[in-house]
Amino acid sequence: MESASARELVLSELVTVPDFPEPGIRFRDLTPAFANPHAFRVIVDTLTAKCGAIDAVAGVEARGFLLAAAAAYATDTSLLAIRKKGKLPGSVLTESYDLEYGNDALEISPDHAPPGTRVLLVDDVLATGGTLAAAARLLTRAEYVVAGVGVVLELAELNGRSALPGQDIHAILTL
Ligand SMILES: O=P(O)(O)OC[C@H]1O[C@H](OP(=O)(O)OP(=O)(O)O)[C@H](O)[C@@H]1O
Ligand SMILES: Nc1ncnc2[nH]cnc12
Repeated sequence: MESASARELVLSELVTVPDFPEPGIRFRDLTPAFANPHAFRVIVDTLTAKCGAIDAVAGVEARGFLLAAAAAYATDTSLLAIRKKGKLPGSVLTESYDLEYGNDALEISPDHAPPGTRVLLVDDVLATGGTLAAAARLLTRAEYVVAGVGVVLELAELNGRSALPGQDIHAILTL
C-alpha cells in the first residue's frame, strides 16, 4: 500500500483535461506534479523505493524520460532510453503497440548494458498498458530482467495490468 503522502501529492497536482489530444479522451496531465519540486522528489523516491535491487532504470519517451533520468541518478544506476521509432542510430530492437489514442513503435539499443541487467521500467501513466508491455518486451529481447514497473498514475478502467502479466507493477495513484 502506498504512503498517503505520495498518493495525496499526486492527486492534488493532477490536472484532467477533457477531449485531449482528441475527443473522448480524458487526458491526465502530471506535468504540474513534476513542476512541484517536493512532489517530484517524493514521486521519484517512491518509485525507486518500491523495487528490489536494480542495475538500471528504463524510461519510455517522452514523459517517462523525465522520471527515468531522475530515478537513475537517485539510484546511481544506468539510464536506458526506450525511444519512439526512428530516433535511435545503429542496431535497434523494435516493438509496435496500440495505446488509448493511436499506435506507435518503440525501440531500444540492445547493447548499452550486459545481459541479466535488472531494470526498473518507469513511465508516467499506465492506461491500456500497450506502451509498457512493448517496452517490457524490448527489455526482455535485449536479455535484461524487468525487476519492476513503476508508474505515477494507473487508469484502472483501461486494465493496463492485464497487458503486463507476471510483472511487479507499482502505481503511486490509481484512478
Ligand atoms: O498504457 P498506454 O495506453 O500505452 O498509454 C500510456 C502511455 O501514453 C502516454 O505516452 P504518449 O504515447 O502519449 O507519448 P508522450 O510521452 O510522448 O506524450 C504515456 O506517457 C504513456 O507512455
Ligand atoms: N488518458 C491519458 N492521460 C494521459 N496520458 C495517457 N496515456 C494514455 N492515455 C492517457
